[in-house]
Amino acid sequence: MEKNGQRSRRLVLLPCPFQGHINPMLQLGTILHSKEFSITIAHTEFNSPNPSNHPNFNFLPIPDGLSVQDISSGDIPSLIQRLNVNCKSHLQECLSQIVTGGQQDDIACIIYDELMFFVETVANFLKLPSIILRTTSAATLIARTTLAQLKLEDLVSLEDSVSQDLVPNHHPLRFKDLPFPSSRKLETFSQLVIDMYKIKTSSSVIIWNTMDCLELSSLARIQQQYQVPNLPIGPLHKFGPGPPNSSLLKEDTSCMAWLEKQTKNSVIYVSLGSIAAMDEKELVEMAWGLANSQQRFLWVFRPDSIRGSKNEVLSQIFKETVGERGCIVNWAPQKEVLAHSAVGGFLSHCGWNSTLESICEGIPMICKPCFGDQRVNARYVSHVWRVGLELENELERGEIEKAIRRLMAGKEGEAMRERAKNLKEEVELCIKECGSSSNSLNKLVEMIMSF
Ligand SMILES: O=c1ccn([C@@H]2O[C@H](COP(=O)(O)OP(=O)(O)O[C@H]3O[C@H](CO)[C@@H](O)[C@H](O)[C@H]3O)[C@@H](O)[C@H]2O)c(=O)[nH]1
Repeated sequence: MEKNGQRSRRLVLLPCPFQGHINPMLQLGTILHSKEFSITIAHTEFNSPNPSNHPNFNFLPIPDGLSVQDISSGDIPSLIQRLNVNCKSHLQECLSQIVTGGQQDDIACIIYDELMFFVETVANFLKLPSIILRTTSAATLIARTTLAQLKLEDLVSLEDSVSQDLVPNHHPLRFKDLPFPSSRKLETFSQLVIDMYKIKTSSSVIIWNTMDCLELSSLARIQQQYQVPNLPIGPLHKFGPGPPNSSLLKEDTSCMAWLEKQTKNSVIYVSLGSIAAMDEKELVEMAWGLANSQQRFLWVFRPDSIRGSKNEVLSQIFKETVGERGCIVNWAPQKEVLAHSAVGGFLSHCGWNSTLESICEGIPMICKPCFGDQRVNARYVSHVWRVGLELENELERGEIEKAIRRLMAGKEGEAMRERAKNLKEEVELCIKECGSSSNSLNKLVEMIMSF
């Protein structure tokens, strides 16, 4: 690609193949494309985004060698370890051809998701600069390394994942807020953390999808340990020319027409992201909670989000009790939903993208963390930023209903909504010209130009 007689510089971006990781990486690609870089998305065959939704990007498919069993195991830490082994030689081969073939624009650098750490070795081999994108909160890095260290010293076990005791020196985290993995394999998790968060990295920069106004002290604590700059340039989806549609599932936009008929702040939006699932007991309590709260709701119900028989349970509970008061879809245009004036609350699993998207729209939350970093995020939402409340006994009848009423109808909810509105304004300042994220983005572009 030529621009003003000059060859534009190409960036190769390699996301981790899960929705919550693909979204921020493609958002980053969109921002950097608007800064005149050419973008190539190197992607595994598993969960590849649809290239036709991204006409501005080139796509480079990377064989991943995953078996059907790997994909259906639900053991995400093991699957990620496998990707890091399987993809290395394939990526090296594909990029070598580009680097030595000279048929494309220069590759300025490779930007990779923190979980795809094999890329650093490939970049070193090809003598290409590399940059890491971290897609979780900064507090999560601290909590993950703490949990991995406790595990190495044999000071923590899975039983602690329900303990209310405070973790020493990690206010306000309790042991139950530490990012225990869903696979319950703490050894695999600890190894992954060690591989992912090496203090000595040859990558030149670490990009964060977070911002100073939320996480200044965690970011400062992290920067003390790392030699390379840590640049918080979040929230990525609010920068540049608008986020691309990188959904792996088809969005059901009929819910937008339903929202149009609802009054301001009257709807609670319910979604557990792209991975978390509920068992039948959890499903029953969620359904009764929504039915009995008398609140209007929009519920995202992914086809694979229930372990057990969903349809019977749901139709039994919702028959005649809900009617027009609820709308259920397989997958929603979440950012649009959260930006709609009818939405007044978000019952969320607290994945980092969902948490940021809610904060950016000033929507207070009910936190129902399921695994990993969601536990940390939930604690920060409820006890640091105080823009939400956490479900503690959601399997008891009445608990979800009570939480919905507290958030949507009570004085407490009003105070959280006010704080959420203020936080939204602080985030807006971060991305304005001369705001902290904006400045970090400029620094990033300068650094890439200097490679
Ligand atoms: O109906 C839906 C539901 C979700 N989304 C989008 O899907 C993404 C979901 O991301 P996130 O909220 O982070 O949840 P997960 O999909 O669970 O993300 C994984 O990756 C995140 C980033 O590392 C972690 O914080 C999570 O714990 C991990 O499960 C968000 O951008 C949502 O806007 C939709 O577009 N439509």
